[in-house]
Amino acid sequence: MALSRLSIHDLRNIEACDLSLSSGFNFLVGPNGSGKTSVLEAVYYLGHGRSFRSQLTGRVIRHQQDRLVVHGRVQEGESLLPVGLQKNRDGSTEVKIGEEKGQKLVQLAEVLPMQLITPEGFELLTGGPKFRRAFIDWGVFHVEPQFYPAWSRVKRLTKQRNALMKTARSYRELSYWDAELAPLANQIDQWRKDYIEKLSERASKLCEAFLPEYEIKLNYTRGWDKESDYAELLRENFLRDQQLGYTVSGPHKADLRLRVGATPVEDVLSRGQLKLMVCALRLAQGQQLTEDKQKQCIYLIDDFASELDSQRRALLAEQLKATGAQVFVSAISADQVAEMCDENSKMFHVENGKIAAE
Ligand SMILES: Nc1ncnc2c1ncn2[C@@H]1O[C@H](COP(=O)(O)OP(=O)(O)OP(=O)(O)O)[C@@H](O)[C@H]1O
Repeated sequence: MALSRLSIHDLRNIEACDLSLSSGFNFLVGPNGSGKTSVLEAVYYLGHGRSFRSQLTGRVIRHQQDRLVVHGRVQEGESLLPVGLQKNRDGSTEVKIGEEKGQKLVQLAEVLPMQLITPEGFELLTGGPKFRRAFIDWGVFHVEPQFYPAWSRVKRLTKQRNALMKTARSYRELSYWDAELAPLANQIDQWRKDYIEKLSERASKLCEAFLPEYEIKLNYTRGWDKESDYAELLRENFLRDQQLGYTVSGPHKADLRLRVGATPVEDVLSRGQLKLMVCALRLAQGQQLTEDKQKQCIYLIDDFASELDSQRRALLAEQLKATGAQVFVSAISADQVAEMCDENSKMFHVENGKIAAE
C-alpha cells in the first residue's frame, strides 16, 4: 500500500502542488522553512485528519485562505483508491474515500496506517504515559476492529462516572455504569496485553540491532493492580475516587515501561540513542502490522539527519528499506540522504513552498 499521488492546496506555505510519488523512498530536500515538513504534515493529515505540529487547523491553513485540501491516491496492487480531506477555517472537516463523501476520520486512519518519526519523537520515551498509550493503541486499532468503538465507549463511561461521582450519595448510583465499564476495560486490557506480547520480541530484536550495547525490556502495565478484579476495585475505591473527583485506576492509566535492566531508558540513553529506540519501536509496529494484516504502513521521517551519526543513519535506512514500505524523508541537503537513493526513489526539491521533482 502506498500513495501514488499527492496534491496539496493552501497548507502552510504550499499554495498548490501535485506530486507523483515513488512507492519506495520519497526525499524532500530544501533549506529551513522551505516547506518540507509541511509536505509530511499533508500526508499525516490524510491518515489522521489533524496535524502533528499544531492543534489549531487555522494555523496550518495558508494565510488569508479559508481551507486546506489534501488529496491522495492509494495504490494497493492494481487498485487505486482516491482519498481526500478538506479542513475549513470554521473547524469543520470533509472526508472523501473513493466516491463517497462524508466518511469518518477513523475510516481514513484504517486505510492509511502511518508511523511518524520527528526530532521531538522521543517524547514517546520521555513524555507522559499518554504517548505510550497512543503507541499501544495504534497497534491494537489496526489489528482489532472492535477496539475503536470499545475504547470510545470506555472513555465516555469514565467521563460520565466522574461527573456522577460528584453528587452520588453511595456507590449504588454508579454501579449501573460500572456493570458496562468493567467488562469493556478488561477487554481493552486483554487486547493491549496480547498486542505488546506479540510486539515485544520484534521490538527487542530491532532495539538490539540499533543499540547492541543495551538489553531493552518492554513492560506493559494495565492501569490497575494486576491482582485485582476491576469491577471490585471500582467499588472498593469509590470513596477515594470521590474525594479526588475522578476515577484513579483503569485502562485510561495504562502504560508501557521501557527499561535497561532496572533503569528507565530515559535515564540511561542519550538523545540520539533515544531517537534510535523510537525508530526501532515504530519499525517494529510497522512490521507487526504487515505480519498481522498483510498491510504496510507509510513512514514519515522528519529531519532524518538530526541526532544521528552517519553509521546510525545507514542502519536506519537499511531497516526502512527492508520493510519495502513507502517512506517520506525530509532533509536539509541531498548529501544526507544520498546513500539511501536507489532506482525506485524520488527526490523532490522544496523552496518557498514550491516542490519540484528532480
Ligand atoms: N499558515 C501559514 N501560511 C503560510 N505560511 C506558513 C503558515 N504557517 C507556517 N508558514 C510558513 O511555511 C513554512 C513552513 O515550513 P516547514 O516547517 O514546512 O519548513 P521545513 O522545510 O520543514 O523547515 P526546517 O528544515 O526548518 O524544519 C515556513 O516558512 C513558515 O513560516
